[in-house]
Amino acid sequence: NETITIKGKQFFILKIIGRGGSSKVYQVLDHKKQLFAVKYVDLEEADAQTVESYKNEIQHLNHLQLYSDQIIKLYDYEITNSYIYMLMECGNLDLNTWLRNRKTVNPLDRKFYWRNMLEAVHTIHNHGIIHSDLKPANFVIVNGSLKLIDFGIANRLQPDVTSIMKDSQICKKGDVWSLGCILYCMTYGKTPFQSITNQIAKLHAIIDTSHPIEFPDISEKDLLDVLKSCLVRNPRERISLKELLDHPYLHHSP
Ligand SMILES: CN1CCC(Oc2ccc(-c3[nH]nc4cccc(OCC5CCCCC5)c34)cc2)CC1
Repeated sequence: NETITIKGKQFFILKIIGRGGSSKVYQVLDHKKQLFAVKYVDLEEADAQTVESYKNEIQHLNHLQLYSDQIIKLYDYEITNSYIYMLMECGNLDLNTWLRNRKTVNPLDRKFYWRNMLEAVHTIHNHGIIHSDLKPANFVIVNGSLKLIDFGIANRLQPDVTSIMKDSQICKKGDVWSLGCILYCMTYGKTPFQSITNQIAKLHAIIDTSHPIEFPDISEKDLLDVLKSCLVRNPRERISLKELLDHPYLHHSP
C-alpha cells in the first residue's frame, strides 16, 4: 500500500478523497492509526503566481488556526519546488455531499451549521480575506460541526483584488450572498435560481433587481428574515456578517 512521508513522518494512504487540477486529497493513517487528510499539490506545471497563491493560502490557514475551531486544522506542511504536502484534520463528509444525500434538513442541524459557517467566514474577514467563491464543498463536517477547508486564495482565477484595495466592506457582502445561497439550499432544497436552467437566463435573473427571488413561507420567521436579508442584490443594503451573528435566528429558539 502506498505511503506519503511529510517532514520525516510516514502516512499510509487509505483512499483518495478528492482530486482537482494539480491537487489530490488523500485520507491517510499515521503509525498510531490516527486519521488525517493530506492535500498534495503537484507544482511541476505551476507558474510562479500559482505557487505564490498556494504559499499565501498556507500562511493564512496556518495563522488562522489560532482564531477559530471552524477553520480546518493544518498540522504540518512540506513545500518544495515540485510539490506541496499539507497534513490536515480529516472530516467525515463535505457539506455538498451531505446536502445532496438528504431531501430535508433538520432545523437544529441547519441552525448549528449556519452558526459554524458564519464564525468561519467572520474569522477570515477579520483577517482581510474575502473568499468570493463560497459553496457547500468548501465546508466539511468534522465530529458534527462544520469547518472551512479553504480560503479561495490558492489558484484563484481572477488576480488578487487586495492590490486594487477595493472597498472591502462591500466585497465582504459577496460572501454574505454566497452564504445566503447555501442557507437557501438548506431551507428549500434548491438554490435560489436553480429552476432557471438556461445559463444565460439564470445569469440575467441573478443580476436583475426586478427578478424577484421566491421565498416560500416557512414556520421559522427568523430564518425567513435571514434569507431575505442575505439575498438582497444591492450589497450596500445587504445584511453584514456582524449583523448576522447578532440576528435573532441564532439566538431565539424556533
Ligand atoms: C464524495 N465523498 C468525498 C470524500 C468524503 O467526504 C470528505 C471527507 C473528508 C474531507 C476533508 N477532510 N479534511 C480535508 C481537508 C482538505 C480537503 C478536504 O476535502 C477536499 C474535497 C474532497 C472532495 C469533496 C469536496 C472537498 C478534506 C472532504 C470530504 C465522502 C464524500
